[in-house]
Amino acid sequence: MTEAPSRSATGGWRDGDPVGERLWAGWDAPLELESGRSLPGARIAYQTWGTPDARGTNAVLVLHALTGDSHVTGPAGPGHPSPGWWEGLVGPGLALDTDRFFVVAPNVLGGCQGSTGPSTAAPDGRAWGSRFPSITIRDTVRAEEVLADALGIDSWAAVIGGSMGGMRAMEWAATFPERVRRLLLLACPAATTAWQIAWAAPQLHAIRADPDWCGGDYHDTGRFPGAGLGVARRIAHVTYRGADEFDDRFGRRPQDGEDPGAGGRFAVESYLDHHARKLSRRFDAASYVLLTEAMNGHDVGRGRGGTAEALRRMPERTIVAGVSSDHLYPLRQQDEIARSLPVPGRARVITSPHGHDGFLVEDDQVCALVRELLADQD
Ligand SMILES: CC(=O)SCCNC(=O)CCNC(=O)[C@H](O)C(C)(C)COP(=O)(O)OP(=O)(O)OC[C@H]1O[C@@H](n2cnc3c(N)ncnc32)[C@H](O)[C@@H]1OP(=O)(O)O
Ligand SMILES: N[C@@H](CCO)C(=O)O
Repeated sequence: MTEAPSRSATGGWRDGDPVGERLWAGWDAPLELESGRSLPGARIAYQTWGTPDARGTNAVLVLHALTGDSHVTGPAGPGHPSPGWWEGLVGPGLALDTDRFFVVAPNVLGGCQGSTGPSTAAPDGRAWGSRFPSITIRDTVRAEEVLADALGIDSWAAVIGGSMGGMRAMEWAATFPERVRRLLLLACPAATTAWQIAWAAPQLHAIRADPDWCGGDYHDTGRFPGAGLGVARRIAHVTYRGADEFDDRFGRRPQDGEDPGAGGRFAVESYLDHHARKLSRRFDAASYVLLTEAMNGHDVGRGRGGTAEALRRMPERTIVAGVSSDHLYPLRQQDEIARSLPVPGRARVITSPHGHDGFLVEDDQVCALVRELLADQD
């Protein structure tokens, strides 16, 4: 544990050792990637809550979405500038009851909150930047396998994730069926669709078109493509929320003190500006590009005889849920997943006006799903 990650002058994460509650597991051997390339000196930052039992059977793996991190719960502090992204879920007596379960949350490989990614230092001391190899969702799971081994966890009592975290959870169960006893998949597809890739395309273009992108090698220059990342976040955030929600919440209202007819903004534009600014302060643009491309490549059926065949490897105790107003990962995709699971009748709906982000916002409904998942004893 050393000093907190530092920020470049223009924002964005730089390399730094994990701090605060964050721990890390690294390994000496290079991490072999699906591409055939390897990553030397990789490490995974993670946080834990609760205590492992003597038999090593009570561990639950929680996997975050695209811009999330290992800080599932707890106040903001050194190393994690925001409060936890699933407050109310993890703790004594809560759905992920830390009197019963040992909860583990890693920061994804390629991320920027402690795990090795484009903003961390390569063996030559310079940031990886554009030299960071492409990764797949399967690579991120392979990295987390090493973490599980380091923690002495033979099998997870449950693996839980939403969006990109759901893709990772699905890959965990498909790659290591014997190591996942229960599974909760939230707001994710079996394979990323043309619609989802299409929404990602202008985001990737916006970041790469920013002059401060520098071909992906801005990290050691003091520059940061915050404008491009901000445009990407604006586009993404619209896909993450509900159309009716925006109309109800903002209507055609001008932002306070501004006149949209005279160069000012509508309130909804100001709201998107706010989220753009916030992400550019806390997230690395190259991680955003790398992980977006990994999500584009997600297909649990690749090399496994198709998605239906792969989904038959999921544990019997799998629950899959979508958000009623999600227009990015619509409910029919979770229904498709449910139809191929080994046990039928495991599809659930999170009822919410908040769109895809409903899996982050509707805590009570997510808690109910987690309780249902964990209700039975091993
Ligand atoms: C929370 C974190 O960042 S932790 C890191 C991990 N994060 C994640 O995994 C997800 C990243 N975050 C998100 O996706 C979203 O922020 C969510 C889903 C967590 C939050 O959703 P909600 O609680 O519904 O928040 P919502 O979208 O309404 O945004 C509220 C913010 O908009 C601001 N806002 C609302 N209206 C306006 C407006 N007209 N102009 C400017 N700002 C506005 C609010 O002041 C508030 O600011 P704050 O977040 O800085 O306090
Ligand atoms: N708002 C979430 C949604 C992605 O699924 C995030 O930023 O990670």
